[in-house]
Amino acid sequence: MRIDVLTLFPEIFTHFEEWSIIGRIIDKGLVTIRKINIRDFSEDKHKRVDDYPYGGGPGMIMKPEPIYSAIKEVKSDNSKVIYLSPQGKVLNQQLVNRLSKEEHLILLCGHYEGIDNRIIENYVDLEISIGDYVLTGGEIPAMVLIESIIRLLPGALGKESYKEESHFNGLLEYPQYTRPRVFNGLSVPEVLLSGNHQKIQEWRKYQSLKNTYLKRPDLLENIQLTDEEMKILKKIKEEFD
Ligand SMILES: O=C(N[C@H]1CCCN(c2cc(-c3ccncc3)n[nH]2)C1)c1cc2ccccc2[nH]1
Repeated sequence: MRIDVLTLFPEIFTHFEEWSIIGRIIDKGLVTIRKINIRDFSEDKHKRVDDYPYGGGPGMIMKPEPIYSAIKEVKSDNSKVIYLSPQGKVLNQQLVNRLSKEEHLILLCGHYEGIDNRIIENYVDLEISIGDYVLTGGEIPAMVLIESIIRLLPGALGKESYKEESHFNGLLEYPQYTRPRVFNGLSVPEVLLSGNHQKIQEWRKYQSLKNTYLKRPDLLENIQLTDEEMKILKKIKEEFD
């Protein structure tokens, strides 16, 4: 997979690319990430990339030409142009899974009060939001998107680890514990010390369904539960309603 990040602040991505799992996935050659400085595509002698909004209003808007030139420079037939925006489709694991199958992603990071709408309407394939809040720019959302996608690439993680992670199967994760066995008088659930893998698996499934039902019932609307899971959920509803 190739990812090109169009940004006015490429330096913000330097440590990100070296950080932990991201660096390892890049070192494995599973993804290449390029930072493209939109300012390099300004043909203005002062390298301007923003201007005042037509119709007045606060702040500045990113000019269309430098963005268009940057997209044209990197775009090919199999590219998907994604604009990180508060107005975008809210990211979830299903969308991440879909995007992880793309060959080339071009992530456009806006700044100031936004970008000229002619770019969004004519050259952006998908607007994505990471949540309903306005940030200073699209760079941090771009990092969230990159990490969520590249960890799904074949060979990125240990064999099965991600399949156990919350949201992978649509449910929230079960509670996790580690040593010591008693901490501040608080013990680890006995079943986890039993060595009975069947019982541990059943306990974890119950806890995942309970966590999801109590903390994020909305997620249950989009999941196809097995008959066994439906039975467990019925018990949970009886216990907590
Ligand atoms: O939306 C604004 N700025 C955005 C422009 C696009 C890049 N920025 C951004 C992206 C995001 C974002 C992206 C993805 N998911 C969540 C938030 N938040 N903020 C900053 C904005 C700032 C602003 C200030 C005064 C009046 C109107 C205004 N609009």
